[in-house]
Amino acid sequence: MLGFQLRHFSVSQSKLFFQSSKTLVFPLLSTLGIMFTDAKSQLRAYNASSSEPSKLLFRQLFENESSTYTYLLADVAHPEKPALLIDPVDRTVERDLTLVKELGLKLIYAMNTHVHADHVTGTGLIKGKVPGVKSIISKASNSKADLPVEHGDKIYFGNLFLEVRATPGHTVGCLTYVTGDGPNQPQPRMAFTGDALLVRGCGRTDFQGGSSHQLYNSIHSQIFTLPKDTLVYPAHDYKGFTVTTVGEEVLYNPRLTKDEETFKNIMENLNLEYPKMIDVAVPANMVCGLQDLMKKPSEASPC
Ligand SMILES: N[C@@H](CCC(=O)N[C@@H](CSS)C(=O)NCC(=O)O)C(=O)O
Repeated sequence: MLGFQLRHFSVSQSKLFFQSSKTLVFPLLSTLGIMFTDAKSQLRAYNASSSEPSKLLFRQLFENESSTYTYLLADVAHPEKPALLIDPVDRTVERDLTLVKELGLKLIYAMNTHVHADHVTGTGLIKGKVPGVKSIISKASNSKADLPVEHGDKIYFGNLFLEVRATPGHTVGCLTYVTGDGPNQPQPRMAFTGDALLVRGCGRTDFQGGSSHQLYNSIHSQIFTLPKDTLVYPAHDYKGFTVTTVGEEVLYNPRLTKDEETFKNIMENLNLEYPKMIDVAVPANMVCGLQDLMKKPSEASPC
């Protein structure tokens, strides 16, 4: 009965519903295991009210072999401490889930900025180990996920949210996730740029539908327009950096401070070797992890 009512709520109606009776509704919904039926409602499932206090817990985690950063974010002021992981790696899933457990968080999303070519995502493994976790990736990536998102979507975890920005160029479906703009959202803002913008660098553009024209424009229009103090957290670093700011990259990025023609020329002459794992990683990540590739299509989970 309640499920029937929820299916017929519009997004704005469901937000009102949560705002007016959240203290009753959250425990009741979890107890009943009510599932939200459309993706937009699911992205708002943990949204209570923007006037409620929020407190960001943030961790930057590193995976050595692929030099990948995974990010853990949670709203620890919310009674359920809803949390999400950005760009988890298969090899470090145990470490990440142990941390989630030790901190008393409720992991709700395992999300990727794009289909990675250098490592296998941890998303599929996480879904197998933590029931209820939903996977997120861009619709434009054409890969499997519970919640395919697109530019302009908002991903709520408690009273915090991430804004979805399309930043294609390294791959066709690359996204940057940016912390919300508004009351109770972290200041300065934080941008999780995946392989679009790296510290004093950027993602390569020579495979997976890459385009230096698109990457140049994505970074200038979607990242460099953020406030100068926005913290930039990339998916990789190969030089020992951990974080930068939009202001720093606008001034000092050796590739993006150039005009587009010079940028294209730089990108065409990077002469990087193909990632060692590309032939394994890309097909696996299209179905959110290696384990699903090994199953018959009829057994694979919607990841
Ligand atoms: N050597 C590594 C791959 C290194 C690499 O190509 N990194 C990518 C991001 S992962 S696809 C990249 O865009 N690098 C840009 C740069 O300027 O370094 C491996 O074999 O995995």
